[in-house]
Amino acid sequence: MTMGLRCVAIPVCGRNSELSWRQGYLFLQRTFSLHTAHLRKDMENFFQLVKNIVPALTEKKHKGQDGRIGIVGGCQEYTGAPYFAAMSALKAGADLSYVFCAREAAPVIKSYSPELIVHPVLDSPNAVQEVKKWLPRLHALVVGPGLGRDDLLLKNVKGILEASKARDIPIVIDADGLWLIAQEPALIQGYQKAILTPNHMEFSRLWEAVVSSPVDSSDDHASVLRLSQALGNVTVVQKGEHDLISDGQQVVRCSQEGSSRRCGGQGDLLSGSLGLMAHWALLAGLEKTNGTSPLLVAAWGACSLTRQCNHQAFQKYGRSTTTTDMIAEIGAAFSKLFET
Ligand SMILES: NC(=O)C1=CN([C@@H]2O[C@H](COP(=O)(O)OP(=O)(O)OC[C@H]3O[C@@H](n4cnc5c(N)ncnc54)[C@H](O)[C@@H]3O)[C@@H](O)[C@H]2O)[C@@H](O)CC1
Ligand SMILES: Nc1ncnc2c1ncn2[C@@H]1O[C@H](COP(=O)(O)OP(=O)(O)OP(=O)(O)O)[C@@H](O)[C@H]1O
Ligand SMILES: [Mg+2]
Repeated sequence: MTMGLRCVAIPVCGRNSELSWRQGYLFLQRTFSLHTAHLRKDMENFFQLVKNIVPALTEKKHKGQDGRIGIVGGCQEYTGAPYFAAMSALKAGADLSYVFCAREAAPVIKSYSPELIVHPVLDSPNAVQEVKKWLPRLHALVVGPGLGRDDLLLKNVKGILEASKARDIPIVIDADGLWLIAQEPALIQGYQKAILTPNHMEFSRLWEAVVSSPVDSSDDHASVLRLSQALGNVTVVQKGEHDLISDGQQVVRCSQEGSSRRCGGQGDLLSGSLGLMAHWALLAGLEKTNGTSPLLVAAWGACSLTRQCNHQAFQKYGRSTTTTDMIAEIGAAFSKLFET
């Protein structure tokens, strides 16, 4: 089983005893180097598992086979987030990226990029039917980037979630999609193809909604495990200094080097690329992931990709790094991490 941090027992040293101090020091040194070696082994293991799920680029395939990903989000206030998520899926290797957004957001999102297919349906009276028509074509949905919290949009998204679950489609839930889940956890309870990607604030909201006791901020591993279990073992990615990922059975940690730059939109890069990797991982199956949950492998892959993009962009632009700079790094970051 792969766990992140282990407990480290620190020996009590006798006062003024040089021998005890030296022994203690050596013990600590050995414990920490064992711990570091353990983490390094976990990292190597997960890199290999992600490589195993990445589909081969061959001349035998037709457009669409390597991934058709739908993003549900985009409203009057937020047009950047769904664009970032959809572009990130494409840049990570999806063949087609669709955005289902509110009418007003559509021309804006289209104007950012000719690569995206944009459906202005989310605030229409028959939004659920409109999106349902496209579901048979989609390999995964990312629900929430730039969705906003308008009641009509959230009501429509509820219907889209129900229809997607009925088709067994993998669903990444992020941003305002998590706001909806915090209002109504039953919407996703026990759905084994769901992945939730809360940031610090979103994690607290979800915790308050589904766990009655206060969050134990001294033990992040236990918290993410508990939240996943409380939601019926849906996969949870707790984003932060280290990303912690749990499927309710184990916790894995992604500590790929990023940077100290925290511009908005990085979470959208993560959720968009995760939609794609979730599809790849489920298609590859347990054999390719050596028995590890495919969604855990996908989440680890998307987290390390996001952090590597952040690292590379920061090398070039420092404090002025933005998510657009990170998206421009996806190709090189992906090759560096996962291409054999
Ligand atoms: N360019 C864009 O269009 C972007 C849009 N975004 C969208 O913006 C929407 C809102 O997401 P956010 O993550 O910004 O969420 P929030 O609007 O909840 O948070 C915004 C900021 O305010 C802080 N905050 C939130 N509640 C607070 C409180 N009660 N007290 C003090 N501080 C508080 C948060 O820590 C965060 O720094 C989502 O739809 C998201 O996808 C983001 O993805 C960023 C980029
Ligand atoms: N303190 C940190 N150190 C290093 N990386 C971090 C840190 N906090 C977050 N990250 C990384 O940034 C990425 C996005 O996480 P973040 O918490 O910024 O999401 P978010 O708030 O949802 O972003 P968005 O602005 O897109 O909504 C994750 O991949 C995470 O690993
Ligand atoms: Mg976010």
